[in-house]
Amino acid sequence: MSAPMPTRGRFITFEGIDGAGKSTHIGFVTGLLQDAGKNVVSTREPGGTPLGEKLRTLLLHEKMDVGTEALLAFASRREHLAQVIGPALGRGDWVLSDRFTDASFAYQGGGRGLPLPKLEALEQWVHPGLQPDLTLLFDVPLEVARERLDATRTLDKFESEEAAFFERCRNEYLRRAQESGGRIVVVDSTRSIEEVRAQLKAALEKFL
Ligand SMILES: Nc1ncnc2c1ncn2[C@@H]1O[C@H](COP(=O)(O)OP(=O)(O)OP(=O)(O)O)[C@@H](O)[C@H]1O
Ligand SMILES: Cc1cn([C@H]2C[C@H](O)[C@@H](COP(=O)(O)O)O2)c(=O)[nH]c1=O
Repeated sequence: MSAPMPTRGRFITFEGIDGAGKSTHIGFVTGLLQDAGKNVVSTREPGGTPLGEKLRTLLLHEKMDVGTEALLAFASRREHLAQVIGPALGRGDWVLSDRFTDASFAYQGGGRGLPLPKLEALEQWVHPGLQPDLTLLFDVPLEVARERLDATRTLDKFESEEAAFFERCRNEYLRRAQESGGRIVVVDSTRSIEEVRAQLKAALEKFL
């Protein structure tokens, strides 16, 4: 008799404009899930594979046409799904990804104005039938994100964009959250780290 198939793992993504605070909380969520006995794979986009990390360097540092930007983001995603996300979910692991396709809609769609049907076509091609089980959207006003970024790092191509760009990205994230049927949970990331953790715990409760 063959061994029983593992049940598919869960796929949780972290989103928000640059500086919103999502990366700070991935370790906390990893700990919550591990304490509940889950095997966690933590990864990021663009990136997550050796090829994806090369594409990330291009995306974050080279000027390019918005269509090229979208295609590179989805190329990195395709490799990520083939090499990391798909196999991990197949083993029954829980995958936490710092950004996924919602970021393409927010940045290339909202921020840069690429028509959304083009992104929907890429989404259909690259991951038909797969959506995150839960997306945690870290939401803050632009000024808060900017202050947090300025305090911590040298800015890359996206982080150097003007305020109006981030306003459009944020609005597109919030629009998608409203239309997501509960998949995207908006986290008020202006609150203290302890208060943000409490919101994350509440969002994860039904999965544990
Ligand atoms: N709730 C919070 N209160 C105060 N500071 C915070 C909070 N969350 C994160 N920070 C701080 O804000 C800065 C940016 O956080 P973080 O790197 O997690 O943002 P991010 O959303 O992942 O940004 P990026 O997408 O550009 O990587 C860090 O210095 C972090 O310590
Ligand atoms: C997946 C994805 C990302 N981006 C942008 C968004 C951010 O500015 C960077 C990634 O930086 P982070 O510090 O790791 O958050 O890339 C994008 O424009 N399109 C995408 O699909």
